Amino acid sequence: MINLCRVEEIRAAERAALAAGHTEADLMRAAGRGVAREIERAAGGRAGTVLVLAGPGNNGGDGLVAAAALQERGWRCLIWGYRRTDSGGAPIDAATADQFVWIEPRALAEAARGADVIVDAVFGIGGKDTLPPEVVDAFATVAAVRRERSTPVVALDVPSGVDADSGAVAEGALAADMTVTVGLPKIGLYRAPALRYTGILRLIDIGLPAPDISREAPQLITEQDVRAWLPRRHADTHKREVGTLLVVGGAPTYYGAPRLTAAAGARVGAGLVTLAVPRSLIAPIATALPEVTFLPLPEGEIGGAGARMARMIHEQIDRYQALVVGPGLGQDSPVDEFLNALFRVRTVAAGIGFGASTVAEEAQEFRAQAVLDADALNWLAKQSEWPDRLRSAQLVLTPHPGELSRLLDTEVDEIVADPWSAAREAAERFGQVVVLKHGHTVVASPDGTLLVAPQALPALASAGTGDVLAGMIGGLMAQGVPSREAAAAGVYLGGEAAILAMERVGTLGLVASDLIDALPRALAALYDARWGRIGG
Ligand SMILES: NC(=O)C1=CN([C@@H]2O[C@H](COP(=O)(O)OP(=O)(O)OC[C@H]3O[C@@H](n4cnc5c(N)ncnc54)[C@H](O)[C@@H]3O)[C@@H](O)[C@H]2O)[C@@H](O)CC1
Ligand SMILES: [K+]
Repeated sequence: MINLCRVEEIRAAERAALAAGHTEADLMRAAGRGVAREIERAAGGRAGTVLVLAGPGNNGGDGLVAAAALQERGWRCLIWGYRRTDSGGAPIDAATADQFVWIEPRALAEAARGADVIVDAVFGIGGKDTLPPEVVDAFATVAAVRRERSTPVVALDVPSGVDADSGAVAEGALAADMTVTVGLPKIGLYRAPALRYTGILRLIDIGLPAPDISREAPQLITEQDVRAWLPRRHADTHKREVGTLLVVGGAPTYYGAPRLTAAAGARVGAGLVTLAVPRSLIAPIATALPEVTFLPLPEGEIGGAGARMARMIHEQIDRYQALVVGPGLGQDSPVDEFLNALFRVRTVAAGIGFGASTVAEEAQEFRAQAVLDADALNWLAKQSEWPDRLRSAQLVLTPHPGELSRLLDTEVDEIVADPWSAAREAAERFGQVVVLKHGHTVVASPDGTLLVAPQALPALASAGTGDVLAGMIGGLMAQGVPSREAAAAGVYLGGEAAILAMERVGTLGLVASDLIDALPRALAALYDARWGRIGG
């Protein structure tokens, strides 16, 4: 993890790097070259034409270094300057700078139309809260071309006009498709409204010292974290040892949801996934998911079915390391009865012995590890004092703002206005891990920590993506990953899978099952990276 930093912390880190012997030119060179690498990668290694909008300060300097690095790799570089007419101050050799083509304001539209990539390097963390009119005009020109031609816009460090602390956005700012952040993550980029302007976020290391991890600061979930949290298997293990997951859900009209959850649990590595669903759902699900096993439950309409369903789960619960409860359960009265019975008391047979004629039932607390999603959260919101009653369980709640508003008994608007505080309050009040799915999804824990997803992806606004997330988290918990880390890893993997799926199906075309298809590749990149290296 790495703290999301405020501007003053970034300036302090820069000063520390300079005091440690780096020069400003070193940092700018590292930043510009890193940005160029990200652009090349996004362009699939093909050289083209880049238009750099360069401002007067170090952000503009970084942009010119990036242009120089791209030029060395065969790119043609067009530069539009704001209060800048040359590459003065940027560490670029004169021969390279001589080949830059400087663009007059009236030629900007044509230059933008001829560009394969446009880089916003006008202002960075030294930006003010309004943009100058010339910059607003230039951005409007570029935005029109971006709409017409889908030309990708890359923001350098921050989209110009975004306040890197508060996330406020100046009138006329240019939305980017990718923001390459230099050195340390800026907290404002992860907040609304800035998050609507950043696109995909990439963080490049330029050797700035990161501030110490603190509980108060929101922390970014990084690739290194997730790699370290992933379960490790012994060669002589077997399917029950590497994670057994029970997914409880499904109603006659919702058999897609538990199916997605179970598939995600299996794809994230749980050795055995069992679906506890009404009997009539088994045939349609089994055809699509041959790997899962089933615990057939009685149909919901039959009187008293809820209590019987709960008893069947209790009889099996010790065979599973984690549960996911909720996907597609519905909200009718047998469901309430079922969840009351499942979570309130755990009845165990006592006094069974040879010749014993009576079977007493004893109430026990629900102690299992479980992800509670969707209709299980709606049920929970109707209960009183549940945080105390479920104190011995290890729960991960995965609400969207509407579900969290019911759980906290507050307005959705309040949650959306300050999602991080709402998630923290919920985790503290409930004593459980809370995953709030809004913007950059966050994982809040009762100990006060807040882990923030590296991406906020509009492609994930599609039915069933929440079921997939619940399945990934449950699947990781079943493999022994602690609940907070399982939640954060699930959130991270969901984002990576979405980015991979978007390469194939795009933002609008993405549906939840695309995430499951892409998940093995996202996992392989983290877990089996060594095979990639051996092979290539
Ligand atoms: N200083 C360093 O050591 C490093 C700087 N870096 C880069 O440098 C950036 C910060 O550089 P600077 O501190 O030079 O600041 P900026 O490049 O963000 O902008 C500073 C200049 O633009 C002017 N300006 C900003 N907003 C304006 C507005 N709305 N209207 C009119 N003028 C405006 C400022 O007065 C100043 O002259 C970072 O975002 C990053 O890109 C990084 O590469 C890391 C290392
Ligand atoms: K910028």
